[in-house]
Amino acid sequence: MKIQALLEAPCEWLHPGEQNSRIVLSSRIRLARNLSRFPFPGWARRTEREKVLALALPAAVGLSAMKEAVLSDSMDHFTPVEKQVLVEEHLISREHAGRNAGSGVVVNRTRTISLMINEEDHFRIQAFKGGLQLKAAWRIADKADTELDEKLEFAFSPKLGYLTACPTNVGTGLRASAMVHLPGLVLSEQIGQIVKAVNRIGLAVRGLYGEGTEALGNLFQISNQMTLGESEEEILERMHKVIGQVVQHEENARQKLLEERPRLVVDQVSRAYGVLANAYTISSKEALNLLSLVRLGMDMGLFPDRCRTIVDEECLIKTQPAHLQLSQEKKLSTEERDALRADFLRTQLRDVPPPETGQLSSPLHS
Ligand SMILES: Nc1ncnc2c1ncn2[C@@H]1O[C@H](COP(=O)(O)OP(=O)(O)OP(=O)(O)O)[C@@H](O)[C@H]1O
Repeated sequence: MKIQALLEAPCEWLHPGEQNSRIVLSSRIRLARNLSRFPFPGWARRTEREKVLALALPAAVGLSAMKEAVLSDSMDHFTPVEKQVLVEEHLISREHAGRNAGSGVVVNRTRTISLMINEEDHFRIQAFKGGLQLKAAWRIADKADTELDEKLEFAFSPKLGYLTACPTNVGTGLRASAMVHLPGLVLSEQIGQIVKAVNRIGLAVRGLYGEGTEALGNLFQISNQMTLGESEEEILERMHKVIGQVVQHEENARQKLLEERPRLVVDQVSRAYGVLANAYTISSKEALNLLSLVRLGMDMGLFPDRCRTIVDEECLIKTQPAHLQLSQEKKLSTEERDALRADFLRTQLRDVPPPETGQLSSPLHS
């Protein structure tokens, strides 16, 4: 099965352990591009969308970054569960999962680049890197964009820049985003202020699966809103600076929690570990929220560092509903999924010893 081949290959941006990827899990650059002389996907008839797909798929597969393309297909060739797996892998948007004939997706083996064809625009080029590496992700997307531009004619206005279906993307068509893990700011109830401050300077804060989704597992996606009036370099510089500041606030919040409320931290992490290691049924929402606390405990040295792989690579994505169903090769009811998830987590957590709270013990009575 195609999706199985994709999942068997290692996902480059999910590499755990690097200091740089503890708070910032991943960086993503997406470019919106359209072909001139074809209507935008939302206006196009099915035959027009199919024509665009017929041009776009081979062009995308021919990119140098796609030397090892593992997935390149029309959306109607995927089952609903497979499409949902692609959403859970962050490779396509939820909207794209709802599309069928006339839309497509192309992904490379290491999942550093994925192209959605006929999503809101003809092309959504997405590049991913682990940690805070917006510039490195930009280089991947920029190269793909240049190569496509040599083969196809993009809709471009010398005055406005790239033309896109939604006016908010006109200009560079670039959205830079970082997925950040902010349990310290959530536990210390400062997250609301941070979100407001980030919004005030024109950046969006979205949930785990992008626009219109919840911030499960204390994971947030911070991205630029403006695509007009700023160059690509300026957008990246500004984003890098702001994400750096958010990371600093998260580190300060964690430090403050450890100094002032160590018992709260140890309690939350230990309870999370206790439930994950012993539950017999658990929802994906509860699992993500508890895994976030165990991840926080790892950053604070309460678990051996080698266990990080278990949380980041095994548990965070593989416990999501579609991944569980794909592993069983059948549709499962909510009850069956919750039971399977709990069994999977108990097995994984056998390799994670209980939190080592000794180093926090001095002020523990506080
Ligand atoms: N930093 C990131 N790391 C991993 N995945 C990300 C990151 N940022 C966004 N994504 C994923 O990209 C997909 C699309 O996100 P989103 O809905 O924010 O759309 P967009 O293409 O950036 O913007 P829009 O359609 O609103 O113009 C989602 O699957 C989301 O999880």
